[in-house]
Amino acid sequence: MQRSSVLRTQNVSKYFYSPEKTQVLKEVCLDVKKGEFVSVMGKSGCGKSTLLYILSTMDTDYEGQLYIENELVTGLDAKILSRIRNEKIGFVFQFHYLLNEFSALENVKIPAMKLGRYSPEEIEHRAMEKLRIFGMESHALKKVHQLSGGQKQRVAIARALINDPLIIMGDEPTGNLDKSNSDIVFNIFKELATEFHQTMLIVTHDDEFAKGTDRIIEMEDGRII
Ligand SMILES: Nc1ncnc2c1ncn2[C@@H]1O[C@H](COP(=O)(O)OP(=O)(O)OP(=O)(O)O)[C@@H](O)[C@H]1O
Repeated sequence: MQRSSVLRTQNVSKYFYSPEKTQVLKEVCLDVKKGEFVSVMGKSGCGKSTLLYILSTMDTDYEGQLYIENELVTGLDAKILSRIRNEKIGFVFQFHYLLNEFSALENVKIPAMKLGRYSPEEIEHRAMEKLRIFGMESHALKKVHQLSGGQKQRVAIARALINDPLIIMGDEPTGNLDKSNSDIVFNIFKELATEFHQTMLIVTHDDEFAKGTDRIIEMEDGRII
């Protein structure tokens, strides 16, 4: 059976003016299908993060079209895009961006509170459930600064999953971790793919990580090769 499209671009190009006009993305066409675990690789400066910002609807200044579930999102206004992001996209970055003065549990709850779809009891239940999946239940009430690097990243992944997003996007989620924590985080992504059929698009420099994904998108000088 043909799997449906989750995220698709048509001829996406991006220019920076700094100060001369430079094209950093060149007619990028990609299509991520439901349940696919895709990695994006390429040398430093080839345009991976720039592409990710566009795919995640955070950067709207580009040429070409972006479709989410076959709906054109290019050109939609900022408020609608913000709602789409909150509902459909979970993010995991190299740096965890957790709020240090809050507990692990409180951090995981934040995107669900912003979304306003669930009751406070449901949010609490969902957050604890996500933390439990990643073996973080017993650390739920610890403040972020009391957690190790690998634990913080697990909390960040739990936070990305709280609203059951259509797609998880990651920008080098293992980039800051040592080998053993990298392996733990990779295994979490792998489990999300195999057990939960979570659609994921992850930018990585890590060959081992990329080899474990369903498909590697290789970029060079602003193009997919
Ligand atoms: N705000 C900006 N203004 C001007 N040029 C930029 C800007 N942001 C990125 N660039 C340039 O665009 C190109 C692509 O950058 P990008 O960050 O997407 O690369 P990358 O593949 O993610 O690199 P890395 O692997 O090092 O993170 C680079 O040449 C970079 O210098």
